[in-house]
Amino acid sequence: MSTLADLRTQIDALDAELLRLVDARAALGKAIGEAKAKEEPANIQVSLLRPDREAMLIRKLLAMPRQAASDGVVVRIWRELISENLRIQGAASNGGLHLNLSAAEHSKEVLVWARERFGIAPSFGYVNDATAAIQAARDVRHISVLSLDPRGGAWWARLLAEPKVRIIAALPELSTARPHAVALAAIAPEPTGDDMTFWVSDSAEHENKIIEALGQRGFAAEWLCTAQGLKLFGLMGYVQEHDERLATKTLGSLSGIIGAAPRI
Ligand SMILES: C=C(O[C@@H]1C=C(C(=O)O)C=C[C@H]1O)C(=O)O
Repeated sequence: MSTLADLRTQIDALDAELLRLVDARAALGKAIGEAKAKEEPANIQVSLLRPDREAMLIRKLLAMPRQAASDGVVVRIWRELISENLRIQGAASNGGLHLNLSAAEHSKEVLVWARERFGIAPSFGYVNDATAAIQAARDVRHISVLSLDPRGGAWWARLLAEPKVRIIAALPELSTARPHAVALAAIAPEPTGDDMTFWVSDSAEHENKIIEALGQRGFAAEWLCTAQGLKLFGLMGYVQEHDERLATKTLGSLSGIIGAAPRI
C-alpha cells in the first residue's frame, strides 16, 4: 500500500497535469472565440452561449467510466471550465456575460443555482422585477435567472409576446425534481435529444385535465406553476414553437411555447 507521502506526491503530479489540460482547454476556447468572430462577423448580436452543445458535452462526460468522481463534481468542474471559456471569448468580442436576478425574488437559492449553472465568471446584479429581467435578457450578453415560485406571479406568460427571449435552462440543474427556476437569454433553443419544452396556457381547466388533453395529442407533460389564472407546463422532449398539435382552442385561447431546456 502507498504511504501518505507517496499519495501526496501522486496528487501533486496529477495537479500539474490537470493544470496543463485546463490551460490547453482555455486556449482552445480562445481560438473558438476568434473563429466565431471571423465566421459570424455579421452576427455580432448572437450570444456566445451554446446551451445545446454544453449539455451534450457534459452528458458525454457523465457517461464515461469513473472510479470515484461523482456526477456532481463532473458537472460543477465543467460548468466552471465552460464559464471560463465564455469569459475569454466575451472579453475578446462583446464583453463578458452578466447575470440578472430579480430583487423581488422569493427564493434565496436562485443565486446559488445561477452560479452552479453559469459559473463564477459572469458578473451579476439585481433588477427590480421580472419585467426588468426579461428586458435585460434581450441583450445577448445578459442572462436572467428567475424563480418559478407562484408568489412571483405569471411573469413567464410575458415571453409569449417576447419571441427573442427564451427559457434556455431549468434550475437547479442537477435535480430530478421539477424545475424551481429558469434562465432566460436571447437564444433560440436547439434540440439535444433530451429536453424539456416550456408551454404556457390560459386554459381554465384543471391542471390534470390539461395534462390529459396534451397526452391525447402525444405529449408527456408535467405541471410546473399556476399564477394569475395562467399555467406553465413542461413538455418532455423538444417541441417546435409552431407544433400543429398545440394549435387548438381546447388547450387555451392564449397559449404557446416559451423555450426549452436540455436535461443532463
Ligand atoms: C467553446 C464554445 O463556446 C462556448 C463554450 C463551450 C465550452 O467551453 O465547451 C461550449 C459551448 C459554448 O457555450 C463553442 O461554441 O463551442
